Amino acid sequence: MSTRKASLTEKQAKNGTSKYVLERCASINEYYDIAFKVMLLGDSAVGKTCLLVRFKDGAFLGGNFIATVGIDFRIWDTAGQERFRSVTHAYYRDAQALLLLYDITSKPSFDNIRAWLTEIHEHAQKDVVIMLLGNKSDMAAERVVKTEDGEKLAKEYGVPFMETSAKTGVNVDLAFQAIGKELKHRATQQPNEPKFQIHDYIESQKHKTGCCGP
Ligand SMILES: Nc1nc2c(ncn2[C@@H]2O[C@H](COP(=O)(O)OP(=O)(O)OP(=O)(O)O)[C@@H](O)[C@H]2O)c(=O)[nH]1
Repeated sequence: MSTRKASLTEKQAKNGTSKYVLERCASINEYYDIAFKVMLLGDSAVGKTCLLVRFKDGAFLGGNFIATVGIDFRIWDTAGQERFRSVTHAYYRDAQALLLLYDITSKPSFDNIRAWLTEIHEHAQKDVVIMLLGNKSDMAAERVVKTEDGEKLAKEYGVPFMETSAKTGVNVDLAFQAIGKELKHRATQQPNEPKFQIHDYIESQKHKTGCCGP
């Protein structure tokens, strides 16, 4: 089952909706015991589509991660523009995980994170896994949002955080892997098994790979 490839089967990028649906070639039920719906959210132009494409062209197509954990992801890339917000809400309800992005070179995109989190709490499942990502970490010269500010906000809301670059690939796989492991543990955890600590996992992997520079 590890030889199957994912393909981007729907693209409406340039008509303003920028929605990709990452879809498996065959019915997931034929191959997987568990399937999760993961969504990318955040203001327009923060890099949601690029992050998904980076992941899909890297670890995802390589197949290792998916094959190892035996989980299929369906990842929904949403439109960041306000006018599509009501459409986006409709998809929150059954998402198991949300990757919420801002752009480290855009203060407004960071300031809007609180509004996004309010919306998420209104529309998403109560136990949805949320991760905050400060994208475009390669653009050091244009940075206007400090790493500490991202960390502080994430801590306030109790969600994991990391800075990513869809351009260089920094932390992209780690973000998806951490989400995948958390979801898998939730779905398969035995009563006496310790809870998966996503924050600890991220910190340990960052240090192991030395992955967190721009
Ligand atoms: N330098 C750099 N540029 C990036 C990165 N990620 C995205 N970009 C650029 O940012 C712009 C917007 O990226 P998209 O991925 O289309 O943004 P989006 O969040 O999907 O935007 P909407 O579809 O409007 O919601 C593009 O010009 C990308 O090339 C990154 O990590 N580093």
